[in-house]
Amino acid sequence: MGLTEPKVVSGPSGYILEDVPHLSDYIPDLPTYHNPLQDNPAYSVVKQYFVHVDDTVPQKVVVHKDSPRGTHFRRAGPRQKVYFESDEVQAAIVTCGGLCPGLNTVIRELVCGLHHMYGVTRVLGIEGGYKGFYSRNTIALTPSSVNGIHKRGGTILGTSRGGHDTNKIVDSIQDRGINQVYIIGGDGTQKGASVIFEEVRRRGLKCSVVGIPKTIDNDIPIIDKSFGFDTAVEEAQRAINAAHVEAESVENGIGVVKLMGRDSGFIAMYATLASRDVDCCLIPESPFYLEGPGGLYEYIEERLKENGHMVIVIAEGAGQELLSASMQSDKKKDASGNKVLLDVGLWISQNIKDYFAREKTLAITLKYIDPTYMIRAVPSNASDNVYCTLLAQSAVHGAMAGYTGYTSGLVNGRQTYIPFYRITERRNNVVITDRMWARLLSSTNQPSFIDVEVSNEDENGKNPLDQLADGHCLEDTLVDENGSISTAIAC
Ligand SMILES: Nc1ncnc2c1ncn2[C@@H]1O[C@H](COP(=O)(O)OP(=O)(O)OP(=O)(O)O)[C@@H](O)[C@H]1O
Ligand SMILES: O=P(O)(O)OC[C@H]1O[C@](O)(CO)[C@@H](O)[C@@H]1O
Ligand SMILES: [Mg+2]
Repeated sequence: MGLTEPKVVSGPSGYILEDVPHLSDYIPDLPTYHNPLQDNPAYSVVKQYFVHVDDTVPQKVVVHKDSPRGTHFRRAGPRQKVYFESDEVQAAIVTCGGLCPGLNTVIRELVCGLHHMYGVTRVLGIEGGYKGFYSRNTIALTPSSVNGIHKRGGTILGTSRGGHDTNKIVDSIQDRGINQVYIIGGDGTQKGASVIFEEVRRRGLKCSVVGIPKTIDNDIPIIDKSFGFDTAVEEAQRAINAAHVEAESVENGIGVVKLMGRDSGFIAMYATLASRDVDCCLIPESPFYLEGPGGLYEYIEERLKENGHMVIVIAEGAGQELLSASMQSDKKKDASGNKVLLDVGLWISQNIKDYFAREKTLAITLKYIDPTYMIRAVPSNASDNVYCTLLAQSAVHGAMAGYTGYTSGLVNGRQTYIPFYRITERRNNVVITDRMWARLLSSTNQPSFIDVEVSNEDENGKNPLDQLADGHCLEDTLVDENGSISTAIAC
């Protein structure tokens, strides 16, 4: 059996539905059941509570009068008919990859959603990420055991990188009789979920494989934003405030703050836009240089002469090419195959200090703040908690309705089911030729560094200005006119 073919349905005026797989695609004659929510007083009174079979959500909301209707995703939510009886369900939940605010909230809401909405009592927590399926114990999760966990950072299940052995994982799913598996994690995790789904399907198992996107880097495409992102941006404000206070309290003070963002600079960009105290934001997508006209040193000097202090925010993945050139280091990888980054915060701080010591143009005082792990280890804020609840409930409705091989995600403010291949095909990046980055440049007044570096290619031989030519990000540009981060921030 080959890989699952994308289920693409087209309609009039260029309408396209990129649908998700269903258990009935490969298991014939599956029985259906009355949705128990129809008897639940909380839901049965709500008119049109059940999602219409034809409800879909457009990927692109900014259109021209003659443009085709474009790609749509299946709208998430409860269906009239379900493919599982309550006492038949054996669900499992696993968290993989790095931490992110809201992981415990999603776990809690999956357990409570299954229990309270569908009467499902058997939910297993897989400990320690993917490898936990075959090397660790499981824990029984109940509404009472998960009751207060949303107030805690981290994940009560533990997490890990690496250790994705598809056969062993699916053997474990089969041996334990798991028929709904909820996999919470970032881009790597969703790729892992996709291969688990393919193997489950190849074996003909009645098991829904559901991904829930998690990443504070916000590097998962299609979705408006990842849960925990708002919390991380909010937490980053504390570090930026501290850097600003330190910098403005001394003569020629410079505060440097390093934030997470391996390949995507969204946290740094939004933290900068939110703060208004930042004079320069450096992200992986926008190469910069230090020396000479239009370079960082020149800008710092100008800013200090003008203001007497400045704050620099740098994403951990920024300037890595400059560091590796100066440090001649080996390119190390973590257990999942992600490149291990050199500490750009320390490096840039030292370089700025050395420059001013050498040039003697100004006597500076520089303070470096590295809140890296603090912004992701905190519990989720109120809006992320609500977001996590909707994501988890949508995931449960989809699995109960027999859908599988999908990531549950917010698209243009609506909960949807997105096929894995759309989630895993590329990474979401800040588009430096887009309006959001222009807004940032005009708020900080920093140099764009583009003119001189226009010919710089990254390690994949790509030029940052080619982002638009790739077409991906243009298609996904969904930021509204107010720049609200509660709406689409894909590019
Ligand atoms: N291509 C892949 N195929 C199968 N499994 C994968 C793949 N890429 C990553 N994984 C598995 O997914 C899990 C998480 O991956 P990774 O460490 O890259 O974190 P992530 O999910 O991308 O989250 P984040 O980057 O936000 O921390 C790991 O257990 C890893 O082995
Ligand atoms: O040190 P760890 O746990 O590998 O995580 C670091 C990485 O995880 C992330 O937070 C993504 O989850 C990146 O921003 C960061 O590079
Ligand atoms: Mg990742």
